[in-house]
Amino acid sequence: MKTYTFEQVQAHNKPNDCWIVIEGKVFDVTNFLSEHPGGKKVLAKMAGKDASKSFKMFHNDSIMQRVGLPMQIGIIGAAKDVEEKPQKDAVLSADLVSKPEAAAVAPKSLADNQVAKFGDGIPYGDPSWYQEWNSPYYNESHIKVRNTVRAWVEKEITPFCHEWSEKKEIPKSVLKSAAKIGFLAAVSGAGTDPKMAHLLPYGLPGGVDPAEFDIFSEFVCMDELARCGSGGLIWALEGGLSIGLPPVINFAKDELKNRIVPECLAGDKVISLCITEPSAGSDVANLATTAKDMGDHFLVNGEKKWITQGAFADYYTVAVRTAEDKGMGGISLLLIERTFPGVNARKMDCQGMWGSGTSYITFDDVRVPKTHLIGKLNEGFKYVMHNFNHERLSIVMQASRLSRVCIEEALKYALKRETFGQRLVDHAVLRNKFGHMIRQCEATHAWLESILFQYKTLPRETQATMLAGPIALLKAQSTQTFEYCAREAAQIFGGLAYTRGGQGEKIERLYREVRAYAIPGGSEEIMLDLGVRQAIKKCSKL
Ligand code: HEM
Repeated sequence: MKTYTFEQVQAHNKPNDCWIVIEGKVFDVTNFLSEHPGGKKVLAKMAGKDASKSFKMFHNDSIMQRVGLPMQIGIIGAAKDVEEKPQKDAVLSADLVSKPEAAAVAPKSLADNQVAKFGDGIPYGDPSWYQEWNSPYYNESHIKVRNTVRAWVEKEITPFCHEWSEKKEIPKSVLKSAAKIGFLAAVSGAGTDPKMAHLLPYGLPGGVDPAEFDIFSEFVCMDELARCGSGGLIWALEGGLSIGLPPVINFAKDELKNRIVPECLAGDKVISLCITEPSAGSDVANLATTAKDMGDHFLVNGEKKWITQGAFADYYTVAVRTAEDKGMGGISLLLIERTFPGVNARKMDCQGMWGSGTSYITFDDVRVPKTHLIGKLNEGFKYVMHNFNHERLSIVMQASRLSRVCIEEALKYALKRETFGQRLVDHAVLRNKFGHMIRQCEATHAWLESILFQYKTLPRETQATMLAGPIALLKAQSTQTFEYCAREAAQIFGGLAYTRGGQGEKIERLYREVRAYAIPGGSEEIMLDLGVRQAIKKCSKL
């Protein structure tokens, strides 16, 4: 890129020839002046000057990525030429920010007290092991995964989340890019199962060997994606996949599995899980969709509601009633293809999670071949339960990072915004808000890591009984923390979090997306009750 001195930039100081400098980068904004959403004059006033401070004051990071960088024509050659001093909040200064390249010098082990800094350096804005804390859970392979996913999210996801969310549609190409970096495989349950390695079309993030890829690697992937601050985007990529595909992976016959799994992990096809019905939500055992045995096929009739990714899914993993007995006994799982006559999906209009394709699906006399039965007849309830812990952990991973996003965004803003002659962070009442957000977020994260370690190390058979209760309680903990953080961050941003887009973009959206975490996968009420009932069961054995 071309290098300019500051004096050269200063010569372009008129509305019909307008250059500005932001963080050492030179921009020609002449043709952008009349399009600038903040107004022509405000930008023209900065012609020929360093506008770093004012730019930071009015924009979020993604505007630079999406709108600013295409207008960049060069860089400033010598730092002494830059007129405006960096802000006093040095923690945000570009020089101090360790970017993904820092990972190249990352140490082999995270326990040897030389952990390299990573990220924007906002305290509590990233997990502690990114900021020089030692950790027993992570190693070099997790660093590789983290760096790959962060670079992808920063470049290809975050800058566009607002646009996609408003359109209520994520381009298909994003699914493909998620597949290509190995993200879809990582969060589908196939990534952590070395037996599935031969079905992964693009390997795993960072080129990590399947033998090394563990539940912490999956956590890092999910955590990094959630940093984009859009639940709708997350679910548009994995909301159906991470719950619809595991039954196929774990219980379907090879013929079905070998066809469906690679297609879904390649981002060529989409799969959804259809359990919830208009009258049966958390109450899975009472579902009413029927599959009548017709000899060589099943005849399926019924309705499913709030089906994530359902609007654009090609496959549905559907819980149906195959036997008369009420309750959990007569439930089976069928793989139903979108092309089967009688399948219909209608997009639902929801409070948040836009673009994730939440749908109402109807099955009217759908003929489903017997080859599409997943596992054994009438054992579907067991298969559904099999993935519940994993599903809830995935929700916790997301809610945990989304709480952190609220802290990161609010702290960045509070460091620059001044009221009554002081930065927001200099007001004790706002520091108190940060204190409460941080303590809940860090507690949730630490509990999650502790449970993930059990998930990784306990035998699979004991996991269900030992971890179901704690995971349920943790889910409620994480969503209440998320709700708290979204509210407090919105208060800190004030009007900016009341309008869509702009600096409060992530916070405004997250505030609307909280319910999508607090209700599905087991509502807070059911989770708290389950956790305590499981604990009491243990008391009765004493
Ligand atoms: C490369 C340079 C710039 C680009 C690409 C850019 C782009 C944008 C965009 C896309 C918006 C609307 C999004 C939003 O609501 O946040 C905006 C708003 C705004 N911009 Fe810029 N801008 C640039 C430079 C500047 C500079 C140097 C100033 C001030 C001197 C400025 C002042 C503003 C203001 C005051 C708003 C309205 C913010 C609000 O609604 O609260 N911009 N800009």
